[in-house]
Amino acid sequence: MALLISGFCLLTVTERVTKAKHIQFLSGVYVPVYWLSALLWDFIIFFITCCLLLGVFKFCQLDIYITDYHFLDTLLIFMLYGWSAIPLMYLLSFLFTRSTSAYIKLVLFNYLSGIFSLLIDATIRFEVQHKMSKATRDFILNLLLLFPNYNLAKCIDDYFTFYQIKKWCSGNKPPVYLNCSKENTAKNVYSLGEKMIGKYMIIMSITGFICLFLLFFLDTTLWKLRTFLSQYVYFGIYKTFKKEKVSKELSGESDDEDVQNERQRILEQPQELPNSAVLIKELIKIYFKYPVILAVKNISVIVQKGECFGLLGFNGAGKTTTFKILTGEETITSGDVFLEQFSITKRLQKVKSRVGYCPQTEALLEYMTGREIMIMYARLWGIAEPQIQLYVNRWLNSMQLELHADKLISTYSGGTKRRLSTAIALMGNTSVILLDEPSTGMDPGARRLLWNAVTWTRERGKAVIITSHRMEECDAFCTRLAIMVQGKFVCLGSPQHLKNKFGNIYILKIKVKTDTQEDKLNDLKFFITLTFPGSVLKNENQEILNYYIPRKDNSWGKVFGILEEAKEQFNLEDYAISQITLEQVFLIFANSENTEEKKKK
Ligand SMILES: Nc1ncnc2c1ncn2[C@@H]1O[C@H](COP(=O)(O)OP(=O)(O)OP(=O)(O)O)[C@@H](O)[C@H]1O
Repeated sequence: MALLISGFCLLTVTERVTKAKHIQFLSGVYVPVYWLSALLWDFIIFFITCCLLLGVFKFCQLDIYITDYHFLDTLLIFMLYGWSAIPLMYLLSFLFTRSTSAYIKLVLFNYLSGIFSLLIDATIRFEVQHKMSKATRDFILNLLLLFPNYNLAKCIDDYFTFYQIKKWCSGNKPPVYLNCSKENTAKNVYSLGEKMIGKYMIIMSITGFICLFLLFFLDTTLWKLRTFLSQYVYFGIYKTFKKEKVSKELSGESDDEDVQNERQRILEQPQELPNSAVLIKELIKIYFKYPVILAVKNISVIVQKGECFGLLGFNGAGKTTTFKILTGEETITSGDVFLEQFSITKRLQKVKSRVGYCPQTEALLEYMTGREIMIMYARLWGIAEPQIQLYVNRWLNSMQLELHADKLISTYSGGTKRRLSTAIALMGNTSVILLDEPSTGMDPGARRLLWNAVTWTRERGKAVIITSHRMEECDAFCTRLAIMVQGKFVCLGSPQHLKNKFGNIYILKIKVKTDTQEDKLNDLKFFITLTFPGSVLKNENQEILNYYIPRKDNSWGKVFGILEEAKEQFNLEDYAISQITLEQVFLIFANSENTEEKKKK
């Protein structure tokens, strides 16, 4: 029983840790539906196993549990045990982050709690009965009722004893030490008296309800409780003791004009901005651990319908935390987020059902095939049954997953899993799509498919928010983007706007002919430095020189003209002048972040 019952924690741990459970909640699954459907399925498995066990009882001639319809009683005992123990396993599974260690530890828990509770029971009843007060004895015995394994063992034991006594008493020569009075043998085994099983069965029934209630509580009300604690208790204390840090780092003021304008626009307007899909208003997220981490430092932004918003930043900038808040996985410390005018702090369920989410790690159920999981999500999104095949095929096709559709997900490569996760995020009937580094591990072909799918989704009026470390990707399909540094937005605008704003330099690439003498090369370098004051030689390799040239006082025409003349003079094979790339804008902030870090140290 310990081996069987502990096995029911395996899926719940895996689905919670991989976030598959979270994605199911986002796809519209209600918390009670999730747990009750899991319980129903596990209960069916448990029922079948118990029927087999009854077969074993029969084979081993344990007739008391089988004959005269007693197998129904035995089955009822087993079922009540399943009703109490399976939800308890679900509840305990929250303590673990790995399914295998959860299984091993819960097997030990079930095994030992069964054995030791019986030993304690026997010791108290027979050995030390007279050495302790009745109140203490009752207290310990009542405490043992918390363990379903103890209740099961007691039911099985007392049931056997009751009918064995009945059997002996109805025989010709009952043993003299037995109390075979009518009063004793005519009792109902389900009554609440001593040596009867009624009490244990009632406790098992109640345990099941309590565990289910706690499960629903953990997945619903606990979030509200954590939000309350975070917003009013921890943050309140933090503000009292770190006034200066809060006013300096969490004020939301920005040196950047665009970031400041966006914030001002949001603060001045009513919450219900008509066309906005996502409205992030003065969002602060602090992880109250040791040391305290200010992950998101008062950011405000609006993402409109039909917009693809890129959230860029270095590792640890706070992008994933922002996504987790948008999907209701993490609580808000201060501020609010509105999805289609529904506040996440007040209407979490409404918000959740509007988000398609591709998390940073794969939230896939690996024991299913790609097609099966997509059919499952299509059903969860409420696609009509006759259209499901067509719908799923279309999304499989959009990410070119047809070849892998009928293979187990556990056999997929990293890039294929990523494609499947993205397809799942995009396929729902949502208004906001959050893609956390969707192209990680994808080959160039798959990346192009992703871009097409995202563009198509955006054009259908959905808002897409994407994080990526690939600048060319964001440049290609983000309508607007923000760069996040240490939890704050440092710039905001369309890719072109940012390149214009921060690109006060040209990139000049010069390739000299292979037979160019050293002296000639030095002359060229001297010429560039003299002609374009403030130019910087960024790097030089294999006859290629890379320069940053200030835009001030240097128009495109002027630079081209000078280089055309220099081509002959300095034996140049070729040259190219380009505008700064998004990646270089990003690196400007990387340098400023490093400088700030050094200053702090
Ligand atoms: N559960 C957590 N508990 C404590 N700190 C956390 C937790 N999750 C994230 N952090 C911290 O919050 C900060 C922001 O992390 P986050 O994962 O949001 O960054 P990111 O921008 O998504 O980084 P990456 O590009 O590496 O994914 C980091 O300093 C991180 O250490």
